[in-house]
Amino acid sequence: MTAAAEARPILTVQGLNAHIAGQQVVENVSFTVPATGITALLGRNGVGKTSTIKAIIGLIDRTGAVALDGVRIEKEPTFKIIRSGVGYVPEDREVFSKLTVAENLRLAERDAAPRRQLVEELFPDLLARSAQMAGTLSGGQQQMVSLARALLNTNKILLVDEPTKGLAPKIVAEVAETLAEAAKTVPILLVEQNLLVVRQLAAGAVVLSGGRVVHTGNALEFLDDAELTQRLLGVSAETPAGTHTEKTAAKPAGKGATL
Ligand SMILES: Nc1ncnc2c1ncn2[C@@H]1O[C@H](COP(=O)(O)OP(=O)(O)OP(=O)(O)O)[C@@H](O)[C@H]1O
Repeated sequence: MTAAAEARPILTVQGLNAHIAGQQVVENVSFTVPATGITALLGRNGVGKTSTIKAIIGLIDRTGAVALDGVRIEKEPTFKIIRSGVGYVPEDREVFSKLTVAENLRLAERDAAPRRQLVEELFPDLLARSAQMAGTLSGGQQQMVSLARALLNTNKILLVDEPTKGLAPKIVAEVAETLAEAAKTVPILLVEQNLLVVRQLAAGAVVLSGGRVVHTGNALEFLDDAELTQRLLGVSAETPAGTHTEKTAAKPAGKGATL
């Protein structure tokens, strides 16, 4: 890949607006997602993170421009956006509960040569549970099914919405580890409330408040700014011993911008 191709964002969102039930939930949102690594989409509860993801793929009506790898997609229906290489891992996992793990995965296969080997390597537990009904899996296992479905196909980007929500700490760590592995093969826009996970994974951060972008920049620099995280997220990010040596995120790349 040339330096120019590397520098080009894989996703560009420009002036995105969306309304739900008469309320503007996404307001003139603009940001870019680089073609490598994990970019975190952050903000307090109800600020419009999920709505932004849904607006990007057309699950809710929106105006504005969205470009995937330089190609405008905002006029396309959701199924075409997904087919063009946007993997979506929704907040509520949405597995087919009455189908087996294997059937859930088979239904998700879109490519002529789905990446079954990658999925088997990343999710050995799912392989062992291939005959189990997905509805009887634990929350963490269902999350793995949801991630595995998106990873079966070759995507240009994954949109992953709160993958660690409601999971026990050990399972949160497993999901984070899986996301780190997945990010070696595909860039990820990650909605995540667990700031330790963000610290571990994310290179860049986009912060929303009241449906608007209020900060963009390097994720670690943002998390290290206690005053800023307190103001924009209502919490100060914890910094456990060792985090800085364990992190897989990229090095800081320039100053962030806060509104
Ligand atoms: N179906 C809906 N009907 C009415 N209001 C909705 C609906 N879906 C979302 N909203 C509202 O839109 C706003 C943005 O919600 P959204 O789910 O995008 O926020 P979020 O940042 O993802 O929140 P959380 O972190 O709690 O998941 C909130 O005020 C929410 O109450």
